[in-house]
Amino acid sequence: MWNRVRFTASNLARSRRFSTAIPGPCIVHKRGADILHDPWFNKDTGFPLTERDRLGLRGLLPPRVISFEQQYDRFLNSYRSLEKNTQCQPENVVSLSKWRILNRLHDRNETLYYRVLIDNIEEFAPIIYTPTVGLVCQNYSGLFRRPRGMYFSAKDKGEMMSMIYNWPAHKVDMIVLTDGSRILGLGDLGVQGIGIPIGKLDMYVAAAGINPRNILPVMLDVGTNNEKLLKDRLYLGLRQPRLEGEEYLAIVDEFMEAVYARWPKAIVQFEDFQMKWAFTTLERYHKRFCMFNDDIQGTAGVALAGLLGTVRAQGRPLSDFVNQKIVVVGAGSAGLGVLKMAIQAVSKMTGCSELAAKSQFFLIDKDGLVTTERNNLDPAAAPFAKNPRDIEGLTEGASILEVVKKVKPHVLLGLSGVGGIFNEEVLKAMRESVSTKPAIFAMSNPTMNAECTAVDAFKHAGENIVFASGSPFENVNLVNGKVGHVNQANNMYLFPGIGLGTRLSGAHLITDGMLQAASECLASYMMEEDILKGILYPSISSIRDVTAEVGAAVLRAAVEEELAEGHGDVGPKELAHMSKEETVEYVRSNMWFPVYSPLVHEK
Ligand SMILES: NC(=O)C1=CN([C@@H]2O[C@H](COP(=O)(O)OP(=O)(O)OC[C@H]3O[C@@H](n4cnc5c(N)ncnc54)[C@H](O)[C@@H]3O)[C@@H](O)[C@H]2O)C=CC1
Ligand SMILES: CC(=O)C(=O)O
Ligand SMILES: [Mg+2]
Repeated sequence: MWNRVRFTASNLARSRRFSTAIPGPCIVHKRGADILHDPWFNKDTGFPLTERDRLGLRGLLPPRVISFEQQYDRFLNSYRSLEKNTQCQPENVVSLSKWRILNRLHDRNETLYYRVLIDNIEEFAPIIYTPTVGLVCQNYSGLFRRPRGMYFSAKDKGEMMSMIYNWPAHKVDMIVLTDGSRILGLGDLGVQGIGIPIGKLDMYVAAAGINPRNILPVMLDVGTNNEKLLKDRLYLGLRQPRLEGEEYLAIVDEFMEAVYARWPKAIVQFEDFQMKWAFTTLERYHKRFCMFNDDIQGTAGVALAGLLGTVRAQGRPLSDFVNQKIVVVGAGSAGLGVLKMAIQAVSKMTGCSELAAKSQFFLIDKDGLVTTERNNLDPAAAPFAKNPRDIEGLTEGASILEVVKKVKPHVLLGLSGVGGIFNEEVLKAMRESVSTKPAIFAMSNPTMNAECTAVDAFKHAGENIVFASGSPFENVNLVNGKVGHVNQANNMYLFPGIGLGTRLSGAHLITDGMLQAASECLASYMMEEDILKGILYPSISSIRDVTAEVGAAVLRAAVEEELAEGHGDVGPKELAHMSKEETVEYVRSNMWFPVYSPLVHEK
């Protein structure tokens, strides 16, 4: 099952770059300078002379026609010279400069932007996604030049049903929505959180080949409780405290109604909502609308795949997962989502109840070990609280160090948002783990919020560990020329496939079964030889291939649950008759790929 041959999407992209096949035409309703100012149609100096004549562009561009390949190389050369010229500058300054140069291309020429992104996703993901996207959100008001996506605010109550028609595209497949209340581990960033939906949707285009014309990043601005932003004269969002309770929900309800009135087939991904609203909105909408919460559900699937990988990395059968002792630090939307899915997996493997399955899991939040003795125990965390009878030698509120020393867990997994809490002492305590290959997952984002660095993990916890982080770190050089592999345990391995598979299935809901299929697919993606080296997740350069497989798994789960209604010309019966390989091929063939299409003007 684990041994099979793979191709990487970047190989495919490279071979396609020089393909001579003529793409189908694209209808444009504009002429002249309006085309040059529309990043979707713009080809910069790449417009052929005949097209310049047809579209009224003659004289609006320098005379020489530059090929797509030349434009591509020119962009990468200027990117590389920026890298060279900023070598001595602080890291944040360099990252923001890189983001700016990519963003300028995004604003000007989407075809070239997405081609550059797809071909070089491993290099550019840390710029358009975590960690740099966090920095971009923090500096959003200063960086703002042009709007991207839509903004619905508390002041728009009663207007959203008409406002949604202000969006220029007739069709929208994928929406990523945030209220900016918990941006990565950076807290409440209000309207500045729009960078997250933009970054996530860039990953949708790059990884899942969702057509960028059919994506929509959305900010629901219900105010902010961030005092610094409220006092900032340049802050671009509503300068009022966040709406709460029914007032808040009324805004989200109205937005969801408006979206589905205009685009009944759209999928809405909820992203970076503070915990109470993450759970409440998921519960409120998941049986009504085609939506999911990425932080709760996408993260859980990726973490579970990684946890199963650590079992294989120990050379043990997957069934041994039920014996793994796992300490989860962080009882927020992400941590609780992971616990829920992992416990369901144990229960499924053993046939025992979820109550019995949870005995191997330990949950820690800002007040320490969560037990039933906790005053004001959060109802969301309550199902995972330990009964003091079952934790001999530990008490309510025990620290991470105390828990690790006592439990000697196989896995220590952080989703706390607090940088460095897996300190030297905690990491050294992991040396006493009962596992032959203890695993440290420092999943919080961005980099400065990771529970520990890769270097510290290998240095203090030992060279035999398996390590994963939410944001990228370099592999670590160990003694004797060995390499400590760094995995990126990030929901980016799943959400693009969840969205794409759901869209192509035509399902109107996203079920636990579809999400579980996504996770199982990722878990089985890696080959044994890699897993034994501690490589739990595929390289980001193969993310299109991963996403095709995950998308197919989601689609097939929808078919099995009789939710698939088909997509375009492909009906539910045809989907049901596809073999597994045919489904993957079908998904792959529906991925958009950026090439310059001949433009045909129509009034
Ligand atoms: N790698 C990935 O794919 C993902 C990573 N994340 C990251 O996970 C982090 C948390 O996200 P959410 O769960 O949504 O946040 P949240 O705010 O809902 O939860 C944070 C939790 O951490 C706990 N915590 C805070 N300080 C602590 C301390 N000193 N010791 C132990 N626990 C502490 C809090 O009590 C709370 O339970 C963020 O940094 C986010 O970027 C979230 C989703 C996906
Ligand atoms: C990766 C992600 O979704 C987060 O850190 O919130
Ligand atoms: Mg998130």
